[in-house]
Parts: sequence; C-alpha cells; structure tokens
Amino acid sequence: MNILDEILIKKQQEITELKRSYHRRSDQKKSSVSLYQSFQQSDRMSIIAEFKRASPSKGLINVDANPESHTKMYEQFGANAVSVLTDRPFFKGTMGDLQRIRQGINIPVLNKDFILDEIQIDRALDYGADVILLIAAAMKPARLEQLYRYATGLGLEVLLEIHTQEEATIANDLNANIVGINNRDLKTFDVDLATTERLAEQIQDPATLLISESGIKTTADVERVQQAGVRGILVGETMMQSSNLKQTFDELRIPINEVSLHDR
Ligand SMILES: O=C(O)c1ccccc1NCC(=O)[C@H](O)[C@H](O)COP(=O)(O)O
Repeated sequence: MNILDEILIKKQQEITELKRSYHRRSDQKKSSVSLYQSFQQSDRMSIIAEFKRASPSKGLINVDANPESHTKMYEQFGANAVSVLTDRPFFKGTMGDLQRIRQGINIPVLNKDFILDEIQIDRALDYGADVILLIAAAMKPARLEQLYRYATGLGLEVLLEIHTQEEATIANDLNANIVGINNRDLKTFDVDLATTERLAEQIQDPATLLISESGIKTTADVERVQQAGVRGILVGETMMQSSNLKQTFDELRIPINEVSLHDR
C-alpha cells in the first residue's frame, strides 16, 4: 500500500466520525477576494504560501511555528494566498489552525486536506476557507465532479490537483478553472518539475489558471515553471524553513513573462 492509500483510509475513518459529530453552520460563502481573479490579474508570479508543520516525505519541518504570526508574515512579504494543511495524522495540522489563520489575514485561504466527502467541504466553509483542494488521484472522476459542483455551488473556489496525463483529461472534462499540477508523486514522493512542463500543455482552455505545486525552492525553479505557462506556485517546505521570508518571497515573485503565456 502506498502513502496516498494510507492517508485516504485514515481520512475515511475521520469522515465517519465527522458525520456523527459535525453539524454544518454556513450556507454560502460570504463574498471574498477571488484567488482566480487576483492571480490572473497579477503581473508577478503569484504565491500560495503553505503552512505545513510536517509531512510524510520530510517528517518534521517546523512543528513549533505559530500559525497566526507565520502566515501574517507571508501576507506582509507578498503572498497572494495561504494554504493550510489541516490533516492531523500525517501533517500535524488542525482545522483550528485554519480558523486562526483566517482571522489574521485578508488574502484567500486554501483548506489543504484530503477531501472525499461533502461534510469536509461544509466544515471548510464554516472555518473560513475560500478555496478547497480536490485531488484527482483520490477518487473516481464522477465523484470528483460531484464534489467540485458541491463546493462551487457553495461559493468556494476549487484547486483541482493533477499529476498525470489522465488526470489532465479529467480536469479538461470538468472545465476546472484552477488546476494545480503537483510535481510530487503522492505515491512515491518523487519530485520533478518536468511534471509541470509536461501537463501544462495538456490543459486545453487558455483561461485556466495553472498552479505549479511542490519542490519549488529557487528563482530558477520559478522561471522554469513560468515558461510552461504557470501564473501561480504553491510553496510549503521552502516557506516553513526560510530564515529570511522577505528574501524568499522576493526571489520567487518574478515578473510574469506574458509571451510564454500566449504561446501556451
Ligand atoms: O508533502 C508530502 O510529503 C505529501 C505526501 C503525501 C501527500 C501529500 C503531500 N504533500 C502535499 C503537497 O502537495 C505539498 O504540501 C505542497 O504542494 C507543497 O510542497 P513543498 O513546497 O514541496 O513543501
């Protein structure tokens, strides 16, 4: 069994418990800044900076980081959105982190978790998320579509994550407007930025906002994914381990080269 399978089994147990104990509070997302709009309008590479204490591939990354002060610095130094890993068993995150982070910043907040059921989407909305993650590898296309429609129906934006050509086809069929290309294979942990280069050209609608996820550390990495037509990057470990966040943001927020976008 690979790590993604392990995570999904554990997540199903969490969902069973959630269905017993959780009651939805909100009906609709209150209007907020759209991640899609703000990233499309920016003339610099947009950054989703991630709050991630630990991970299956790296173990402990920065377990003692304070969610509010750390993500306030993200906003101050130029993050366009914040991703909060809320899975506890594998990433040491909590929904409480998301709620506290939401209260401290004014940019969109992504609930990064392994979402398999509507109840997790209800909870994301209640805790103040603006965007949720749906991972194409985690479920069948028909279920993905149900959850996609459910979330967007509540006024949430969806980052649809893909890692293979088949999943790129699923994103095209769904007409997803925000597609995250994960450079990390969630089954083997291999990270390769060529994944972004390969899959970006498979996304058919030029209006799709492409985000490159995982393994981004340097200006050269950002230049590389930008050439593939990406307008946003999702960066976790580099942000959690940086000893100079201002410098890290300055290095990664490169100007967008519109020529490469039109060539896509
Ligand atoms: O990060 C992991 O080890 C991992 C393992 C299994 C499933 C998901 C995993 N990570 C989620 C992510 O996709 C990353 O947190 C995110 O893209 C940021 O990556 P990085 O900048 O490399 O920390």
